[in-house]
Order: sequence, then structure tokens, then C-alpha cells
Amino acid sequence: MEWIRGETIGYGTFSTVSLASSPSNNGSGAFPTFMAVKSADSYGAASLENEKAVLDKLGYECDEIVRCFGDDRTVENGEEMHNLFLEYASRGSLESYLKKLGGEGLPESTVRRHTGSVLRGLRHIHANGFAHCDLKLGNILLFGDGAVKIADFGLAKRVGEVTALNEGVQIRGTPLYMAPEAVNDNEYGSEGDVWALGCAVVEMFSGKTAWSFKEGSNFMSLLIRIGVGDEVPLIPEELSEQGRDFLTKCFVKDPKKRWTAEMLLHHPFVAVDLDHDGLVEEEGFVVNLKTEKEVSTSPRCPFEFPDWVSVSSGSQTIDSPEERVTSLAADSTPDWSVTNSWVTVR
Ligand SMILES: Nc1ncnc2c1ncn2[C@@H]1O[C@H](COP(=O)(O)OP(=O)(O)OP(=O)(O)O)[C@@H](O)[C@H]1O
Repeated sequence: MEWIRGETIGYGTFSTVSLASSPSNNGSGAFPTFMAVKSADSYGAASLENEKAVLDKLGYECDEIVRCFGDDRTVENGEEMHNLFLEYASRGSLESYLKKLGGEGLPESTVRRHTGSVLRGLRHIHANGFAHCDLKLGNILLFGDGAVKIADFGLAKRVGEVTALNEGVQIRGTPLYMAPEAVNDNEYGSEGDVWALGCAVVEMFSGKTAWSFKEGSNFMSLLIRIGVGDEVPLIPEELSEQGRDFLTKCFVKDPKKRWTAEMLLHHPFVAVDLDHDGLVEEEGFVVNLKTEKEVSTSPRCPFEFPDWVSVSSGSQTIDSPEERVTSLAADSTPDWSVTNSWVTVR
């Protein structure tokens, strides 16, 4: 495929994302005329390879997962670049969208709709045996028609798989979205994605991160709050009762008791049954609402789901929570990088 690199539309830890046009395709072939191309040098190549492998396995049937059209390599300024071609989200990420609102959150109706979409994406990812492991607003993309899709599968992994990244004392993803079992036991499974979804819902609604954390304050104190004790993120009081209840199901500290994406899709916060034809006008455009078939009463606990099976990630337990947090603090070789004034640890 011939393509032309356009303007830069985003930066990640491992990559730069630009607009790519493929005029010869004219939108008629296998590729659309405009795509996003995620490019990395040799340092980020493994992440891009992992992302492509996972997206290939997830296939095309889930509308809430960003599509991958293939990859190639180029030499630019004497350096070999690895390129991944993705569906272009013209409105960027939810993180950048919220930034434009200057600290304001989104209306609850929009939060419900986006949450339902992300849950359908997570259900598909988990049903195929993967965990995303880096769900956050920066990795939820907003499309011109109001749809949202999950992106950035660079850290995704097979549930139960022990990879080089989770051997020993390491953490992956963004600390603000880390689940207690990830902090305490190095466990990264589908349950952690549900915890992260809860953090994303709080942030979408309030415009603020789920954990209050002052810039410059001690990062380890946050890890201790997440991993040790009973504290969970603050649930916004302005949220409806359904929304608050939904979040309590995401913020269950014990991953085995936390609701799954499948279970949460039956929660009334997202399983809305509007008494009109499913169209709502929102933020200047009409959105076709997808609803779950059954919107009856919400199960109130995991045991009300007859076929619910708890999936454990199978990662090894390293230490007690206290020992692990202390070892994280004392670990001399973490790869710390700073993105958007927050610390991301790889
Ligand atoms: N398909 C896309 N369409 C439009 N914008 C995109 C697309 N993919 C990524 N972006 C933009 O680029 C940013 C970085 O992309 P992405 O998160 O995939 O990169 P990354 O290197 O894996 O980053 P990180 O792991 O640090 O989050 C996103 O936050 C988003 O703003």
C-alpha cells in the first residue's frame, strides 16, 4: 500500500501517531483513504508487534475495538520505523476531549453511553482470553459519529500468561488506574480492566482523576492507598444512584468478587431502555443508541449470575502487600516516564 504521512495527532510512550492518507485507495479497497498510523522506532517495535497480534486475534466483529488495517516498515531520516495502520478517530481520545472542557465532566447520559460501549469492547477482549492492561481515557477514542472504541493494545496480554513484563516486581500501565491486585500481587487480568473502567467512569463524569493526588506528592503513598486497606476511589455524589451502584461493583478490592464486564452490561446504569427508538441528540449530533436485549432487574451480587465463572489471571503472588509496595519503592531499575504530568511505569 502506498501512503503519505500527514500531521501528528498524538504521542504515546512508545510511539507517535500521525494521520496517514492513501489516495490510491480512494476509500474503495481494503483500506480507507484516511487512517491513523502509529509509528515507533526499534525501542517501541515490540509494543506495536504485540498490538497487531492482539488486534488480529480480536478480529473485526466488535465495533467497540479500533480496527487495524495492517503494518509496514519505512526508513525515515536514516531510521527504520515500524508502522501500524489503524482506524482514524477524528475526535481524538476521551482524555484530550475532556481537557478541552477545562476540568468539566461529561453529562451522565453521555457517560452511560460511553461506558456501555467500552464494556462491550471489554467483553469481547475478555471472551477471547485477553486483558487490555492499560485502559484509561487516553486509550478510548472518539469518532465523528459519537462512537467510542478501545485502542492501544501495546500492553494487552493473554489472561494467565506470565510475560517478561510481569516477572518479578514490575508494574505496567498507569498507576492511577491500577487495581489493588496489580499493586499487591503483580496480577494483571480481566478484573483489572474492570477496576480501570471504574476509574475512567469517575473521570469522565467529574473531569477529575478517580484518586485525588496532588502533583508532586508522594507516589508511593498512592500505591499504598490502592493496595493496602479498604479505601477505594471517591464516588461522585452528583452521580445518580444507579451510577454510584455501578461504581461500587467496579471498585471491589477482591478481584474474585469484582463484577465482570459481562455482568456489568446487565447493570441498569448501562442497560438503558429508552422508551423511544433509541436515538438521542447529544453534543450536536444524533447518536444511535445500542441497548442490551434484556434490561430487566439488575443482579445485585455476583452469585445472581448462574453461569458466572471467576477468571483468575494466574500470576504469581510475590510478597505481602506491604512488602511489595516497599519493594516497588526500593526497586532500583524501574523505567519511569512522564506523560501528561503523570508518571507511567513500564
Ligand atoms: N486511531 C487513532 N485515531 C486518532 N488518534 C489516535 C489513534 N490512536 C492513537 N491516537 C492518539 O495518539 C495518542 C497515543 O496513542 P497510543 O496511546 O495508542 O500510543 P502509545 O505509544 O501506546 O501510548 P501509551 O501507551 O503511552 O498510552 C492517543 O492518546 C490518541 O490521542
